[in-house]
Amino acid sequence: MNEDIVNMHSVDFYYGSRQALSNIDFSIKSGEFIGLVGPNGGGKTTLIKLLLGLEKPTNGSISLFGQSIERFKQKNKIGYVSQKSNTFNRGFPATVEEVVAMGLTSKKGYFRRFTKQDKQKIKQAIALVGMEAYSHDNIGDLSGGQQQRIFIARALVSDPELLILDEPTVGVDAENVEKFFNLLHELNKKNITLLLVTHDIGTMTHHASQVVCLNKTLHFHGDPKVFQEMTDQEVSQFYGHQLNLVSHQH
Ligand SMILES: Nc1ncnc2c1ncn2[C@@H]1O[C@H](COP(=O)(O)OP(=O)(O)OP(=O)(O)O)[C@@H](O)[C@H]1O
Repeated sequence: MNEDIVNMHSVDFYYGSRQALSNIDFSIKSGEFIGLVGPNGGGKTTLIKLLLGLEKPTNGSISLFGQSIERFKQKNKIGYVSQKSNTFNRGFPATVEEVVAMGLTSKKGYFRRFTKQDKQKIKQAIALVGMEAYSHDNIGDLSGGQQQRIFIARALVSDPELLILDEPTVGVDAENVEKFFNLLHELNKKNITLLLVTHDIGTMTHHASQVVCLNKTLHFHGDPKVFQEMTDQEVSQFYGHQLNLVSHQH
């Protein structure tokens, strides 16, 4: 049995008087590929903020890699690709290599010189997402889907064991969504544990090893096939509104 790398126990979270998460018991095992779904405002981003240590639970406890989150210092073990990272300003004056290098500088400080090993890591991360041919291009000149790959490379450059992605396929066309999921699949095979927030339920259930459905509380955590076989009506109960899973493909 693989070890738990994330463990949330009885977690509640409030923004002021508004409760965003209620009594969450949730764990992620090493090697899993978790698809996190739920309606708008269901608490997905909040859950991620808690895992990244950007917010503290109002009640309950969180441990990462077997350590309580308060004592957890190995930040490089967790990579994060945010929702907004694929809307990069076209005029931003940085090459692909420079953007990926930021994944190291943000952990180690901007004024540090890159070692030969760092440069090697940057190259490897770019190769891992299949973007070697664009290393010296300006990030702003790439398509949305290509930029997405570069932001994943930036998150991968510090060798995370857990990669968290918050709705990375928003605004990416169907063909590139499929390529993107194939890339995630490859990363997962290389033993990177994935937590993917997505509204693209149809595509996600074909790739993830577990589905988690969150609408303030956890409504489902299990096999994607079981989730897929649930009727629209059953799933709509968690979502709080009608959802047609079969036609939910962009
Ligand atoms: N900074 C904040 N201050 C107050 N309330 C907030 C804040 N951020 C989120 N909320 C509220 O917390 C709840 C959960 O929001 P959250 O962003 O976690 O949902 P989400 O599942 O990520 O939604 P979406 O799918 O729309 O991105 C919502 O009711 C939201 O309005």
